[in-house]
Amino acid sequence: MSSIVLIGFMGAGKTTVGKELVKKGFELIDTDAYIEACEKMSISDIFAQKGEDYFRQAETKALKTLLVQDKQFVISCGGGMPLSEENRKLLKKLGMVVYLRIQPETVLARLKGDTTRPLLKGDDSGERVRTLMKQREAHYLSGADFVLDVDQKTPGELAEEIFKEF
Ligand SMILES: Nc1ncnc2c1ncn2[C@@H]1O[C@H](COP(=O)(O)OP(=O)(O)OP(=O)(O)O)[C@@H](O)[C@H]1O
Ligand SMILES: O=C(O)C1=C[C@@H](O)[C@@H](O)[C@H](O)C1
Ligand SMILES: [Mg+2]
Repeated sequence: MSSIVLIGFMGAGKTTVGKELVKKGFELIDTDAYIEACEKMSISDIFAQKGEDYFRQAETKALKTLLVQDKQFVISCGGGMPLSEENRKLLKKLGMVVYLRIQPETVLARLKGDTTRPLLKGDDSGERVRTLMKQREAHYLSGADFVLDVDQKTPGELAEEIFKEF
């Protein structure tokens, strides 16, 4: 059964837009929240205590678990989910993949003071956002069925556009 899958950089609004789609009757799976519940640990603690590789394996495991359930969800992915080819294939199998594209300046404005994203911790977050985004853009594009630019739109407007495409 086909789901809506939201991918994109940290702060693009995958979780927020996912919550808007719940109002249209979808069951929301946020992969970060799902992994935190499975591991009984925050994302920051998983990165600090078990490492990023462990977290990436947990992401792949989460997608495989969702796939065998054969249910319709809106799946809000962690920002790094589409980086591996295996995950990109699993995401496409799960349903319609939407890349929520955001500009670096918008990420920085939205996540200023937010300490829950371990990859953006510390100084130079502006440079880190720009570098990571450049490294990731091709993966987001190749993983997606369509792209929505999020910078000038409300979560409700984005949810409406996604729902129309589905
Ligand atoms: N379209 C929007 N307009 C304005 N603010 C937004 C919009 N979408 C999300 N936000 C805000 O940006 C912040 C980050 O949003 P959110 O947590 O949904 O991002 P995310 O893509 O799930 O990030 P991550 O990959 O880290 O999980 C939140 O404070 C949210 O309220
Ligand atoms: O972009 C990323 O690699 C991440 C994004 C978040 O959603 C979390 O999945 C975690 O902080 C890593
Ligand atoms: Mg999120």
